[in-house]
Amino acid sequence: MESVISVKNVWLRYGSRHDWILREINLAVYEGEWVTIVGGNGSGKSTLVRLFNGLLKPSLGDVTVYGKTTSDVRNLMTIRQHVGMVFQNADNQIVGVTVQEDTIFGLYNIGVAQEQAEHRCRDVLQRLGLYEIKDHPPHLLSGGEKQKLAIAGVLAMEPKVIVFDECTSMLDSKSAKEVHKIMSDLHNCGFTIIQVTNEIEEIFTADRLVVMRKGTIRFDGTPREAVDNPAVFKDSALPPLFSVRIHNLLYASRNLHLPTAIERELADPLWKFV
Ligand SMILES: Nc1ncnc2c1ncn2[C@@H]1O[C@H](COP(=O)(O)OP(=O)(O)OP(=O)(O)O)[C@@H](O)[C@H]1O
Repeated sequence: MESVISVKNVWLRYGSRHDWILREINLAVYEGEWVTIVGGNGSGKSTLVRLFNGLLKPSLGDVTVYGKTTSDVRNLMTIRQHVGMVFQNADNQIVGVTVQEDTIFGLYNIGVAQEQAEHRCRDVLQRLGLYEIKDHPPHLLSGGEKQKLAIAGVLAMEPKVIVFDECTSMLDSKSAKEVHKIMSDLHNCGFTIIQVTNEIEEIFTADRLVVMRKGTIRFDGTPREAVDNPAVFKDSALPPLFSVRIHNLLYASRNLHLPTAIERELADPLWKFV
């Protein structure tokens, strides 16, 4: 199968620093996959995903998107149309004075004609439930609505891959769930989803989990394989799954004498906690 994004032997250091931030990274992302990237603070997750649309270039190695290298500036416009990015702080992505203007901005920038741009804009605003507030100024929106607006701007560009870099981390839990549901819906519609998160409970919607540590990929497999192997998350600075924490608590308090069946249920890291 042809990969959508291919990262080959990539090393990266920032100009101002001498240490390697990414070391010998090899990764292929395939059409329609949902890949979730986790890892401790400073492990290189955001740096890695910024390679995927050429925001950053590798110091060594190569990154290709649909076969085109990000190191050739002539490819960047096409690559950035294929790979959209949604960041943690939606405020940094908002440029328009109304919801509609903000969504349509990128389309005018790449020369889409007015009628087509308005049509695409209406479609994505309706899809994300923002059409009713299309004339509102973005600064009056809630955090969740702002993040949806950032997604609208990306979706209007009709990308094939969408990277969500910790985009739920500044939201309350209700808005975070709504944004996560949007990711699921987009994945079900065939988009390739790449998500960076520090929310360990969010990993189970992914097809693949990549765990980073100190600029390297420590694990690349299914979420189930990861939670079955406690060593995967060791030193990752991620909090253990809520279900694992409960289990550990119960294990430490054996005098509770809870029925074995419940204890066995809680021992399963895939225990569905809502
Ligand atoms: N523009 C930059 N210039 C110099 N160093 C940087 C720059 N951006 C990030 N770094 C450094 O690179 C390392 C990796 O940062 P990165 O943001 O990729 O990690 P992360 O895993 O996404 O962390 P977090 O979970 O805290 O967001 C950190 O030590 C960080 O300080």
